[in-house]
Amino acid sequence: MEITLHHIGRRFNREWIFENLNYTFEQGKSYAVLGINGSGKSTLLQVIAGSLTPSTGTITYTTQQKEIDIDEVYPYFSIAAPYMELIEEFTLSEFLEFHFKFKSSLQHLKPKDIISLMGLEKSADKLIKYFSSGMKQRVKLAVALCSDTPVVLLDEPASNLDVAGIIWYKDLVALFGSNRTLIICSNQEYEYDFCNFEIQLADYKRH
Ligand SMILES: Nc1ncnc2c1ncn2[C@@H]1O[C@H](COP(=O)(O)OP(=O)(O)OP(=O)(O)O)[C@@H](O)[C@H]1O
Repeated sequence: MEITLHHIGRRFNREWIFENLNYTFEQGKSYAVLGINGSGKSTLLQVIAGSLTPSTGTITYTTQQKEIDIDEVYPYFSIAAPYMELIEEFTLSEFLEFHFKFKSSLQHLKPKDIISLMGLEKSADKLIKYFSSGMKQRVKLAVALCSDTPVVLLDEPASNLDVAGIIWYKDLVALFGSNRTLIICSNQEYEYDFCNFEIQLADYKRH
């Protein structure tokens, strides 16, 4: 999917977070959205995902030469972000069964294959509410990257991951990130050093 932002701006009350953002995210390329804390990275990701409306400008979504309406883009996106909650009352197996009723998995991966990919075999039948924050992060990333969608949005992907988890995250991106539009919000270089392009939100601030 190709995503084009035309003069996008977003403000909360009187505060402009970013303005006049013109950018095209191409199919199969990876992008890092960069900026200091509070610069608007998560806000931009939510605008791109259609879950926040821009205050100015428009977005076009195109796949196979067909334009997709913003109200219909949700099935094309997978998102892993700190503000996206897992269903805590489910076990890991139940959660994956539930999620993959609505979205197909890449390469026909089954829940048990995804659990192995996460390295969480021993926790398959544990309630997610009892997972550590790093275990929850692995679940979010694996679910996002293993869902069969052309666009993957990752907000602070390495948050709560230990050193082994960061290596695991990078391997997962190498395995499942190619030929998709990957947009990563970050301020840690190791989270995005493989990306093709960088967008600095500081370039879209009112001076
Ligand atoms: N719902 C909201 N109402 C008012 N202000 C908001 C709202 N959501 C975000 N903001 C403000 O928008 C600005 C950008 O926030 P955002 O979370 O997008 O930044 P960020 O770059 O992702 O930050 P971080 O690196 O800390 O995650 C901040 O000043 C924040 O307070």
